[in-house]
Amino acid sequence: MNDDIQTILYSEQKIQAACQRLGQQLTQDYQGKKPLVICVLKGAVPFTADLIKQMDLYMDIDFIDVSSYHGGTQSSGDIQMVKDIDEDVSRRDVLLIDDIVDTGHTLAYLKELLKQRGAASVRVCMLMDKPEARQVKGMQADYVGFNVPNEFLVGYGLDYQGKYRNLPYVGILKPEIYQD
Ligand SMILES: O=P(O)(O)OC[C@H]1O[C@H](OP(=O)(O)OP(=O)(O)O)[C@H](O)[C@@H]1O
Ligand SMILES: Nc1nc2[nH]cnc2c(=O)[nH]1
Repeated sequence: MNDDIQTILYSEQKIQAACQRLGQQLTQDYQGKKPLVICVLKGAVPFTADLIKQMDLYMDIDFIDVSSYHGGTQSSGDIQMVKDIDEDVSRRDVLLIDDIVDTGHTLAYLKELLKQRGAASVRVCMLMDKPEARQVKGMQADYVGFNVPNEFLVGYGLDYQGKYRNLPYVGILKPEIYQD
């Protein structure tokens, strides 16, 4: 699997340092609150697991699965709910955790959903922000680990055709690996 990678952009060490920095900031910002942390499946699983260990807070954790990348490297822009959360978000301070904001369609859908359900506040923590790819204007995360180049990335949760999520780093695949 490692042989399929052309370039490592963010090493395991850099990612862990980002988790520590973001975790400290979130610990400060949510002091005295008990946020509802929502992990966006499946890509945000490694990031959420590492980040919450750096947050010295009481919290609830839930999971949501929405999908717009149907196997390839392009967002369809058509977001589908695959699995909803179990918790009631009304009057909760929600912290949404995802691995990447790219076109912004997924984030726009999730923010609107949580707002409609009456969350007291919604903040977003992303490991990566790909600003050059944005299609939904104004879609920004409140906490960002790395601003990334406009490339299709894999690893640390990010997949290509279901593979590479378990890499401990983020990188770019060799061109011959892509089938579309
Ligand atoms: O800003 P956008 O262009 O909407 O892209 C961002 C979304 O794409 C990926 O999820 P994906 O839909 O591929 O599902 P997955 O996490 O299960 O791989 C990623 O985890 C984000 O949720
Ligand atoms: N694997 C992967 N999924 C994404 N979803 C949105 N952007 C990306 C990306 O760069 N890589």
